[in-house]
Amino acid sequence: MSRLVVVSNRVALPGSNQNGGLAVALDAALRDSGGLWFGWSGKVAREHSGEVHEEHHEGIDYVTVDLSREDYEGHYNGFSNRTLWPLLHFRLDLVDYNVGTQAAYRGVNALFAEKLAKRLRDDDIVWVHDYHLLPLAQELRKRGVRARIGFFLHVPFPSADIVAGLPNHEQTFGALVAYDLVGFQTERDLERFQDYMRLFGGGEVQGRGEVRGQDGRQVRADAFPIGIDTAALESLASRSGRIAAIRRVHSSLNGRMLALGVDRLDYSKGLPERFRAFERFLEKYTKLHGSLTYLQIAPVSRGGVASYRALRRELEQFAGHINGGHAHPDWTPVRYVNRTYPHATLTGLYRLARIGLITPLRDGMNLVAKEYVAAQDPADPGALVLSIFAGAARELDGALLVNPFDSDGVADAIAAAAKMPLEERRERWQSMITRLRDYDIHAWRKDFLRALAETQR
Ligand SMILES: O=P(O)(O)OC[C@H]1O[C@H](O[C@H]2O[C@H](CO)[C@@H](O)[C@H](O)[C@H]2O)[C@H](O)[C@@H](O)[C@@H]1O
Ligand SMILES: O=c1ccn([C@@H]2O[C@H](COP(=O)(O)OP(=O)(O)O)[C@@H](O)[C@H]2O)c(=O)[nH]1
Repeated sequence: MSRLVVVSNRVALPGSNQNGGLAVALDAALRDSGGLWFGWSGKVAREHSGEVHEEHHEGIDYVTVDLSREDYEGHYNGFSNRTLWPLLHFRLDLVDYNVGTQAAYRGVNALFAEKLAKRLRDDDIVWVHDYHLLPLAQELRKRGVRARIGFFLHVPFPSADIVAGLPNHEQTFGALVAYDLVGFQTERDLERFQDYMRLFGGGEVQGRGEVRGQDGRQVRADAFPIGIDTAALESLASRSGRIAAIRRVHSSLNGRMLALGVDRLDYSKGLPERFRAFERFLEKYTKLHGSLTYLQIAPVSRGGVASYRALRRELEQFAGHINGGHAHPDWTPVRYVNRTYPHATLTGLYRLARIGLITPLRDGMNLVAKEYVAAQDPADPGALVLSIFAGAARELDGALLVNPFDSDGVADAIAAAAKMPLEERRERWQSMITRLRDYDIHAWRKDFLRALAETQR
């Protein structure tokens, strides 16, 4: 049987506490099959990039590489998170392009390829993840790697004209044709990729998911919406009432309903817009005052990038402003927390929450939305308020779908969720949990790897 080799910038090393969807999902996928996980060690070395660390744990070999301060700044904080991340989330206004960081990005991809190529066998199945590693297959092929290589993009693929706004976009996005299979979260992402290849990438679209690159190389493309480990989360959530921290939160609510948001502190998650909508809810629905508390969990993310630091300052002020305007001595409408929690605690919080409030401006998938549904008590499930711009909105048809830019619409949806009768909550939840049970993280992995194995060579 072929060995699975997963490559991603972020690796969930044994014992580490991860709060990004990619690491959480790949950890679940690799636990199933075993294999090799290759990527950045998370360490910034004093001098040079390239020191390799190896460890083995429960059937998985972890091989990770240190990056120098310069490469960490140029590759991760720079081209990946100041250029590609905003571009891929439709935020051309925030794109900070720089030839130096682009060179660092290319250099780190070449370094990863150099370290990985010598560990690969021809019958390995290599699965590369996300925007940090778009040109990795091209670099591996240059080094003679003949194994099948697939790529999965966890974030959205934006409209073609946005991608074309990036200087030298062909170098980065044209490199995708070196893969055998390219996977996207949704059908819309696939369509936009095809548009880009046809209009600006010098490619030809020969049918749905059949793209020929400028150099004549053929690549398959398809949509594979990422799932969660539904059964494991359902079971974790059903036991969460015993956790002391969850019992404390429960009693602190004093019988009030809980609305919950859980998001990395990232501008793509629409947090200021969500705070504004919650303020609108307080202004419009005064009769509901005192009956609902909004808890926002927002672990700090990418603090090396200025726009993330500015967002943190803005939210601190905003939370204070809302509470200053609406709190009573015995009720604080917003609780704002910057810590990271393990899944055992999060599932307990999801289950306590009558409302899941998830309103990103753009999101590849949003696993939190799926986790919220999986964690509900089937006898008394909560209601999900979800942005139409999250990839998860395609599957979670029982949610109250909202436009996150429309603060009145979101405020109305919060009120509707708070008042929703039990029967309606059950009906909506049933259709969502059925989908999450049918197409979970294991089905996603099998689906992608089957499609990769079937690619023509
Ligand atoms: O590694 P970080 O810079 O700390 O960021 C965390 C991860 O954020 C992004 O996650 C995406 O993947 C999720 C799973 O497919 C998806 O649900 C979500 O919509 C995406 O935003 C990023 O794409 C990962 O590379 C990061 O590791
Ligand atoms: O305190 C936290 C906050 C988030 N997460 C996890 O981080 C992931 C976030 O994934 P999502 O797709 O929602 O967004 P991303 O952060 O990847 O953009 C989910 O599995 C969350 O359960 C976590 O474990 N602890």
